Amino acid sequence: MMFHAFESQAAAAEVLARRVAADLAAVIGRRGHAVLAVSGGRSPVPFLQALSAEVLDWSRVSVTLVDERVVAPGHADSNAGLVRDHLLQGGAADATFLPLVSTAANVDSELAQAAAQWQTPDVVVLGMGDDGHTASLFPDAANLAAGLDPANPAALLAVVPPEAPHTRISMTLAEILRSGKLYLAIAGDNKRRVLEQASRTLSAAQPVSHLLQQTENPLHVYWAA
Ligand SMILES: O=C(O)[C@H](O)[C@@H](O)[C@H](O)[C@H](O)COP(=O)(O)O
Repeated sequence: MMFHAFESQAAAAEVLARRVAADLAAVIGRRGHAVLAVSGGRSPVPFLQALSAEVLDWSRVSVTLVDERVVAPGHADSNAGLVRDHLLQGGAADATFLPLVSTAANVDSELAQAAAQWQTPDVVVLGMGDDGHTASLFPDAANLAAGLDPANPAALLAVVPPEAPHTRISMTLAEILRSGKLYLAIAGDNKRRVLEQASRTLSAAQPVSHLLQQTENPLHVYWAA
């Protein structure tokens, strides 16, 4: 794990956006098309805005989500709404968005549909909750073992978080590790403490520990004070 510290969320967002845009440009140069997966929640807004301002051939980029709440697209908690409002603006509006949820009527059919159109991302930007979840791999979720199984062939799974609202569709840890470049963007002293603990102790009580302690795909942590 490589740790990068910044004085402010704005500074971290700028540097991470430049890094991610460079990664995407390199993949486009090699393969003609790149896939980016971003997280939802509250923290990613400055990063998404900074990324949307990056000069890139966005028509060659597909954007998807690390995880999504199973809610109708117009719902205030929809991560798709966050991406549409803050990333798919200006030049970045030329990107193709691949949502994980369409109508939210039925979780199983949403999962099947999302899995059918899924493309393994070239760049993944993760977040982390104060409870040590990453993506929607929540502590105490009934199927957490499948979510954390590094040999799970499935890219996505449905998760019912014991405490947080909404059923989710989430990337599995296995698919995160099969992806290209990995970033974890977090802010504040509390998340730094959670990160430090999870870096020391491997535990299902802090699912992010499995991401931090793996050696398969190097993880870059961007932390802002
Ligand atoms: O949809 C989600 O809930 C996220 O993708 C989730 O995994 C997020 O990254 C963390 O919960 C941190 O969320 P905050 O940025 O709101 O603290």
